[in-house]
This record gives sequence, structure tokens and C-alpha cells, in this order.
Amino acid sequence: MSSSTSLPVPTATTMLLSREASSIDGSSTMKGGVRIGGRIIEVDDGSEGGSVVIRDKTEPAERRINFYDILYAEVTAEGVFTIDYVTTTKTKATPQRIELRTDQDDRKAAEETAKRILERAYGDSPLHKRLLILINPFGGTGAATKIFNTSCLPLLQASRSNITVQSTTHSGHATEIAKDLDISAYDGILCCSGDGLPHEVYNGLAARPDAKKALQTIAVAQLPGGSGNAMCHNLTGTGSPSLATLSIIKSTKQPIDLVSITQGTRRIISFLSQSLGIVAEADLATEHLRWMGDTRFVWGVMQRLWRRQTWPCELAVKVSVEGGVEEVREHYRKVHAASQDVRAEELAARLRSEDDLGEGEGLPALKYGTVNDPLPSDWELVPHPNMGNFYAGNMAWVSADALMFPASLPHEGCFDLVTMDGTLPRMEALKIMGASENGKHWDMDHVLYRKVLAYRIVPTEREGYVSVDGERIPFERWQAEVHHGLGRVWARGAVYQNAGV
Ligand SMILES: Nc1ncnc2c1ncn2[C@@H]1O[C@H](COP(=O)(O)OP(=O)(O)OP(=O)(O)O)[C@@H](O)[C@H]1O
Repeated sequence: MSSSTSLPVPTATTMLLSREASSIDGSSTMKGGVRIGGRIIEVDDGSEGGSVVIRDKTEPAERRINFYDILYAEVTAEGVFTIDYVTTTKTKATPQRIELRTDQDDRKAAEETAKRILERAYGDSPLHKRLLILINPFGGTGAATKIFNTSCLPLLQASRSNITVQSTTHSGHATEIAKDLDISAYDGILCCSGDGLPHEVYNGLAARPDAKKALQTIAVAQLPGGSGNAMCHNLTGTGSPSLATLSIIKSTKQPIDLVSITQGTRRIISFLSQSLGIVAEADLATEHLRWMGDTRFVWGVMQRLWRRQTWPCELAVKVSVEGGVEEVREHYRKVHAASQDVRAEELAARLRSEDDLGEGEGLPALKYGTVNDPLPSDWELVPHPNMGNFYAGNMAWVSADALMFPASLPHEGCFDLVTMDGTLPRMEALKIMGASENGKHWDMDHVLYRKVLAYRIVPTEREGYVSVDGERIPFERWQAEVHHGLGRVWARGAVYQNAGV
């Protein structure tokens, strides 16, 4: 499917209010609000987050709509004052509309009010975002197209976003699209998919001659249309397609660190995670158990925990934050505080001025070389014969039910590494895996949680699984290093949702 931009006004529950109460008083601007189409519209900056209050003479009850829930406000060519908004539950956002007919007396006030509402409803978030939507029709249970059309599209249309929708037709298609994209024509790419498509998009942008510019121009986000929707949970705090859409509509372009992986002669960009050991295997070696649904992962973990399986390797780490969990917590709080209430554009400018991404528009050079280069002189390859779980992460949530890296922040110039022995007593290992559901494992005994700039890992067995952003790569040595603020995401702040230490 490939359709483009100009979109009809959404199907929404429409409330067309008549003018029967139009003679509330003679003037259009009045204390506490503006008279439009027989109603009094008040833009209330005072209440939490702000809202629009609609009063009716005949109906004393107020209708109050939070700015966050407002998708658009305008006076149409036909003179109808319109507010598109959503009503929300914990699992769903449903589009609604209010329409009030104006006449020459109140049109100007209506236009000014609509403008004010829009300013307040969007704040720094750009209006009319130009978005390319990529849908993986085979994502998850194959429902991504239906999810998009029923839950996401109506909100994007109501917000008057400029969208182009395209389905991927083969594996690697999203990489090709991002590689050839006219980056002056779009603000971002929304992937209605699992984490596989965002991974492809970042790698497509990274494969261009103007990679750095493209990665800093095109902000990526995810609408949950796959089996692993970690990006969506991190950035929007929900797995609900309509609530995630609302969140993205109200988001700004935020910088995010990306990680370069070198393996053999390849260089891959990772936005989410890299793993070897129990988690990688429980995910990638249980594909044949897909019929089990989400249980297959738990089953995979339990089997390996029971066997007290190990994945011997050698590991060299370039640590970013020296010390233990207290120092990591202090780092988190410091970076978090420094990015609070800073406008996204300011943040990006600040990052550019501190820039350690180097000159030019291309992909930044590797500071620590590739996996084929001699080990940097201050690194040491340490044997880990009992490695049970090697997990490096750039976002806090690695799935909807695993807050593996609670201390992770989008742009901190480092990423998080969790390592654990596979020889732990079974009950200990089980306790740790259970605690990772809500990030409580990170400072437990037997868990080593570090902030790193780079690492090299050399598996010493011949066969196994390595996962990068949930995708399998060869079971061979690889090296990783972070690039501070190289990418962009659509997010509502400089933190991951429902994370933190
Ligand atoms: N039309 C297509 N046909 C086949 N594969 C595709 C198509 N579009 C995308 N893909 C591939 O599907 C893979 C998985 O995509 P995605 O992450 O969106 O879904 P998912 O259901 O979460 O997947 P998985 O659980 O297998 O990781 C990606 O690697 C992508 O290359």
C-alpha cells in the first residue's frame, strides 16, 4: 500500500452544537472566556497542564478538555469553530470533535481562540509533522495494518499531520527506504512494527553518505505493531496503539545515543540492545515455539536457568562511570536533572556544541577502532568462563515486561551493561530474572551493572546466538561503542517512560 498526504477530516464522534444559546451576552469577549457559537470557551492555563473549558448557559456542567488531549483547533472555511480531541481510558484514545457555528460577530474571536488553543495544545511539539509511516504487514501476529488503520490513522488525520503511508514488502525494505529518503521532505519515520523496522531505519540512515545529518534530522518512533515493541514502551510508556499515537503527536524530536557494532567487516547501528547468553538464546532459539505466544520466552529462560547454562567468553570494557551502583545512581540523577525542562532544540544545540561526533556529515569515525584492530592499550580482555547473561542496552525497557536498564537515559554519552554468572544457585538466578520485570534487579547481589563507553566481546564456544536489537547476527566476536546524541526519536522528554533509579 502506498498512499499519500492529503487526508480527509477524520471520522469522529462529532458534537455539532447549535446556536440556540447565542444571546448569552452582547460581546464576544467576556470575563472567564470568549463567546463562540453560543458557548463560552475559556482557555484555562491554570489547572494542571492546562485545559479548554466549554460552558453552556443551558447546561451548567462544564466540559473540560486537557490540552494534551487536543489534536487540533481551527475555524473552517465555512466558519465552523472546531476542536478535535480525544477521550481516553487506560487502554485507548478515541477521537472526538466539537463544532460550533460562528458568524461575523464571533469569527475573529473564534480564530484567535483556536490559535491560542493550538499553541497551548502543542507547546514545543511541531504542528503538521511530516511523517513517513512504515508498516510491516507481517509484524507480530500480522495485524499491524489493521492496528494502524483502526487505532492510529484517525488520530494522525485529526491532528492534521502530513503523513505518507507505505507497507514494507520484504526484509530489508525499511533500510532501503531510509537510505534513499529525501530527508528534506520529512521530519520523521513512524514504524508500525516490532523493533526490527526501527533497527532497519537507523541502519538505512547510517548507510547514507550524509549519515550524521540524516540521523539527526529524521526522528524515529514506533507504533506497536510487532511482537517486541520495546521502543514504543520506552518513548510513549504504553503498548496501546492509540495512546502511543497521541503521545507521538505531542512529542518533540529528542536526541538519542546510538551504538556502533563492528563484526567481521560490517558496521551495524544498534538503538536498543545487544545480548549473548540466556536472554539472546531464550528469544532467538525458541522461534520454533512461536505457537506458545509470549510464554515461549519464559520457557526458554526457565530451561536454561534450570541447566545453569554458561556461555564462556572474553570481555574487555571501557567503563564510563567508575564505582558501583551508588555512582551509577548519582550519574543518572545528574544527567536527568541537567536535561529537565530544557527544550529539545536547545538540547540538540548543546549536544552539537559539545559535539564529539566529529566533523562532516557522514557517520562518525570509531574512537576505539573496529573489532579487527588491536585492543586499545587501556583495555583488558578478561576471561569469563561462567558468563550466564551478557546484556548491553541503550534503552531502559527491552520489552513490555522487562525493565533491564532502569538507569538508562536517551542521551548520556554512554550505555548500560548488565552481566551475571550462569553458575548462580537456581533460586538466586530466578529471583534476579523476576526482579528485572520492574527494574529491581539492577543493584542486587550477583548483578554487575555498569555504564560503559565501549566493549569488545569474544565468545569462546563455536555456536550460539547473538542478538542486536532483537535480530540475530553471527556468533562471532564483536565490538561496540557509543555515539553521543547521534540519532533522533519522537519523545515527550529526555527520559525513558516509567524508568529511573
Ligand atoms: N514484507 C515483509 N516480508 C517479510 N519480512 C519483512 C517484511 N517487512 C519487514 N520484514 C522483516 O520482519 C522482521 C521483523 O519485523 P518486526 O520487528 O517489525 O516484527 P516482529 O513481529 O516484532 O518480529 P520478530 O518477533 O520476528 O522480531 C524484520 O527483520 C524485517 O526485516
